[in-house]
Amino acid sequence: MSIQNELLSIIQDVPNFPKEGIIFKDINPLLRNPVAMKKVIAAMSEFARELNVQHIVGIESRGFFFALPLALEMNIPFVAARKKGKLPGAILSESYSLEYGKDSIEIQTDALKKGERYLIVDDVIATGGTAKACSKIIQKSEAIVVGFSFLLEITFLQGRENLLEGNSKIPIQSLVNA
Ligand SMILES: O=P(O)(O)OC[C@H]1O[C@H](OP(=O)(O)OP(=O)(O)O)[C@H](O)[C@@H]1O
Ligand SMILES: Nc1ncnc2[nH]cnc12
Repeated sequence: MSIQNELLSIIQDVPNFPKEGIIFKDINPLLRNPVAMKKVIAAMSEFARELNVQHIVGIESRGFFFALPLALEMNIPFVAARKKGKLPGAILSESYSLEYGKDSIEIQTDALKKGERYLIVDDVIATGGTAKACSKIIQKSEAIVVGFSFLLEITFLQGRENLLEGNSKIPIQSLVNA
């Protein structure tokens, strides 16, 4: 079975969560499956190695499940992009809208090194708002966003197109389209 089909069989659709009309993609069955998780991290690290990535940025909270094992697998630093008000010290911040609300994302300024190569990792790209806000923060500090890696892309929401506005040549990996 292809990794795409294997992941499609593991990730569950939950209708009307967290709001009426949303089909929520539940990745918890994948997190409970170490064999499939290792395949996911291997596929992400293949993509990251091709891009000569130097730092992995994980987006709170579900992005952390993939970004930290990926950073450890590659032996490079993990950088946490956290929701508003969670990080101490000097931070850079951006707000954004999502399928079911509004939020802000923040990164500590000392994690962002001018001219170094960053990969943004998350579980899901829906509208692309979260990942785009994260890329804006990184670019503000003159670090380089060299790619985006997602477990799952909700294609009808056109997050890829949103992300590519202003970032047109940045490669985007998604292991499953749903
Ligand atoms: O492409 P977008 O429309 O921005 O949506 C994708 C984001 O939404 C989810 O996070 P959520 O804010 O639900 O938080 P969580 O990871 O803490 O569950 C998901 O983990 C992505 O970060
Ligand atoms: N439909 C969805 N399922 C899971 N995570 C999401 N993040 C944004 N939209 C989502």
